[in-house]
Amino acid sequence: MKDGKPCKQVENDVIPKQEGKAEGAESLKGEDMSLQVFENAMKNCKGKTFEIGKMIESFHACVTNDQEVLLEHYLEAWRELIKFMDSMGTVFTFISHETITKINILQNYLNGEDGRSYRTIRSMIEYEMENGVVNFKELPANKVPSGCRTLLRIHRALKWLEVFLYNVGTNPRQEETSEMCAEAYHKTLAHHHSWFIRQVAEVAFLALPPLQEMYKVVCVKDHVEAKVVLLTTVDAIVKVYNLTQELYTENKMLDLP
Ligand SMILES: CCCCCCCCCCCCC/C=C/[C@@H](O)[C@H](COP(=O)(O)O)NC(=O)CCCCCCCCCCCCCCC
Repeated sequence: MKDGKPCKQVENDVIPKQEGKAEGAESLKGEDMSLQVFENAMKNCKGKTFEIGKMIESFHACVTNDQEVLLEHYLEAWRELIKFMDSMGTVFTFISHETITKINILQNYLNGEDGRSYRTIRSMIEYEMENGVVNFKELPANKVPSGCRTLLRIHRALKWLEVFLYNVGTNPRQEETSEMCAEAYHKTLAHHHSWFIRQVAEVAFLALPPLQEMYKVVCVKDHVEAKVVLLTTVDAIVKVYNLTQELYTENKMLDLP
């Protein structure tokens, strides 16, 4: 934590000027043209397997007026992302399966008898801390991992997603998606992964479709639309990410094993 800012240094360096807003997102939002572009893209998206509009809605719905993060909508947004991965072919099955496992652990806590304590990320942290659910040293075998530890794994992945989408949305050079994906990964999630997992990730990146295919999946026709839609997405993600990061920092939970 630096100067009271929630993000770790390595993560702060990833995207310039990401203080709760994606760079460019505000000005884009302020323009009627951009709103039109966004609405058209979202109309084209309806009925598709993966709907980026639904994901944006879920990330927005996550944050309450008093800046709490609702777990139910957080998981909803992740389920939409899983649909995206599932539409990408078998290379992504392993990553998708890993994500589903984590989402299911959290959903089970939310549906369980102490579900009320899992309504927000803050209440989950408080409940698990008070009841000795969180392991700060090691993860005992045969024990369901804590909600805090599980959410931390996908929270870290959210930073990767934020950087990746930002790169795709703002890159005028139209580089390969796999290159942009790998670059975002090296700056973020890779720091938390073993050598083996990093090799698996590198293989998956090579199987990413080219930029034009990616545009189709996120229902945009060109770079202009992509910029509006992806920066709106990044904006929604940044808010959720920063609030979560702040809570984990306050509770010294950023390195849970
Ligand atoms: C479609 C592009 C997909 C690129 C995915 C980039 C992330 C690569 C991560 C690959 C590692 C996953 C394998 C497992 C890792 C676990 O070791 C590791 C640690 O868990 P543990 O402490 O319980 O052992 N788990 C994790 O870090 C959680 C990883 C969750 C990966 C989520 C990936 C989300 C991808 C969403 C793609 C959506 C793109 C949307 C475009 C509009």
